[in-house]
Amino acid sequence: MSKVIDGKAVAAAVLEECRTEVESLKADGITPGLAVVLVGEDPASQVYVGSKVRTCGDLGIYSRKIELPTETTQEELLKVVADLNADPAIHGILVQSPPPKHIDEEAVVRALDPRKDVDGFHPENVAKLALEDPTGFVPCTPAGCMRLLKEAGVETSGANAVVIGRSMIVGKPMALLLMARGVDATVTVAHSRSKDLAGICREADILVAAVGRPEMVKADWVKEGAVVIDVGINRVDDASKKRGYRLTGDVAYEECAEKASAITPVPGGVGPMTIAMLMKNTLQSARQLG
Ligand SMILES: Nc1nc(=O)c2c([nH]1)NC[C@@H]1CN(c3ccc(C(=O)N[C@@H](CCC(=O)O)C(=O)O)cc3)C=[N+]21
Repeated sequence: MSKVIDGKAVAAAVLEECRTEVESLKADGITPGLAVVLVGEDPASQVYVGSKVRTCGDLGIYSRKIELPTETTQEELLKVVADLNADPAIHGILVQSPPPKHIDEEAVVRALDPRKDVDGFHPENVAKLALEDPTGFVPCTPAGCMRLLKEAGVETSGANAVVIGRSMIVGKPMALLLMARGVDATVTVAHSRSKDLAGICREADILVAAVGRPEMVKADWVKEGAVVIDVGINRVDDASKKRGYRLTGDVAYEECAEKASAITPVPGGVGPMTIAMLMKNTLQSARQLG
């Protein structure tokens, strides 16, 4: 029987730390500010952006929500980014992903002032993560996963960690964090082309699933006693739910929970941590920029 890692509770604790830091920044004359830019009308994005702005409000962080129509041009979006880069009230800038198809997301990320890139997606921050330079911003979702491992008391040193997925947002930074000095896991990054994916996963003491395929990880992929971190947030049709869908992770939760020593649920696992770590990064930026 496994222990459920309560992401909501850990996120609440992180937000309490943030509350203290907001007070301390304000005592130093700094009001931290976050700008969230949403292009288009993706309903899931609207939910996430709403909860980011709400969390800022709860903590006393100034927030600015910038909603732009789907037809916004690349040039117009770059102008918005340039204005936020120059705005001293704004310490963190987040451009919600994914933007509409005609937007070159990589160019937008490169246009961000790296010192305000609280997502940690700018090449300068990617490099700082690889260099283990703490002045960079660690992407929020993998940072949240690391905090969950810590709070659950998971021994990472010498552990076999397997990350399924190699995205720039989760898989790749997660692998870097797990192999960092002081964390010291032995890391394998697997993906859709990996030979014998199930066999690779069965070697994992720590298994991180970040593929975006609902319930892909089955019980026979999980070693007895492994720790399972489920990064997936998939909407699957469910007529019995009033919203018409339910949220499920990349892990078949019930059957994997039987074998894992600890496991994160979806919802209530990694998702709330992503927002909490975004707040942390915004405060780090406010502290660094002053
Ligand atoms: N530039 C950028 N930065 C992001 O950080 C970013 C993004 N774009 N695009 C989309 C993804 C997704 N994301 C989530 C944040 C919180 C929950 C979350 O709180 N989930 C709740 C449930 C929410 C619900 O009910 O839908 C949970 O898992 O318990 C989920 C997903 C941030 N993202």
